[in-house]
Amino acid sequence: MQALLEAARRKRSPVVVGLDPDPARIPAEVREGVSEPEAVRRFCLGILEAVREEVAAVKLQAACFERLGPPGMEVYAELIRTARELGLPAIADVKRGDIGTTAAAYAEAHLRVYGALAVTVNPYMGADAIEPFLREARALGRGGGAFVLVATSNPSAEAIQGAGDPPLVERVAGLVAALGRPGPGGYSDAGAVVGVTRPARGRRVRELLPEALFLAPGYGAQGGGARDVLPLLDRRGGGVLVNSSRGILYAYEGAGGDYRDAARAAARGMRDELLAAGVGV
Ligand SMILES: O=C(O)c1cc(=O)[nH]c(=O)n1[C@@H]1O[C@H](COP(=O)(O)O)[C@@H](O)[C@H]1O
Repeated sequence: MQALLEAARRKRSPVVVGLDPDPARIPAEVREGVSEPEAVRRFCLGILEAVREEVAAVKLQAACFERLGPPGMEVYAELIRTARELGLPAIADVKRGDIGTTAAAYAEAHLRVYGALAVTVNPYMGADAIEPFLREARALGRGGGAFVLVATSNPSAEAIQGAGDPPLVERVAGLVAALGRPGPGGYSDAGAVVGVTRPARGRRVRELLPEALFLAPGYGAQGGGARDVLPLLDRRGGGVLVNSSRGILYAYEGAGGDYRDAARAAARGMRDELLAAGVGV
């Protein structure tokens, strides 16, 4: 995950912009007279260009491109390419998890063919569902890896992840620790998804994973704020990349004006708020 950290340090920003395009919320002037995939393409390219200096990386929600069919996947591929050219490493949010051979195919697709630096992985099927993603990232040697869902941000997560003794969330954290290999900067290539909406769980996950990079969604639209990130920080006061999707993409709905200006202002405001709260990079 070294490449993600380097991008965060270069930009002095722990912010990840999430590309979760919803055709119905794309401004009318971008949508008019073009197909949905083309509207999504133009909208997302505008966002990338607008926030490139304010954010460390971009996370593409694969579902939002898959739902547009094959043209949507062309757009997905183009956005990953363009993000890289703009100096923004791409995280493919695919949340895949399957038997080893299938996981290897997913890893090849998203890390090698589409060219994302990292992916999100569902650990429910165990170690052999995660390892192929780490193997592929190591073979590519770009400093990427996999973010394993450990403590997710959604309301019903606790009913599953908090069950058992020790709770499932701690077992999964143990799995992440066991599978990851430290990179040159000290951070493991197996990262953890830890929602900012569950700071108490997040604090415990950090105790169990002192060397892991966290991808932390749930900021903004799901109610999380900068102070909720603090329990997730590592002993150096960093190690967390905070994602916001709707809060940046659709900032124009509240602010008015050009969607790109509103997105840039929202990303900058988020970065400043995180840095002021003590979230380091
Ligand atoms: O893996 C993720 O990124 C993820 C994990 C999680 O626990 N919660 C979560 O919201 N996400 C994703 O993060 C994004 C959150 O979007 P916003 O709530 O609009 O910022 C979506 O793409 C979700 O699929």
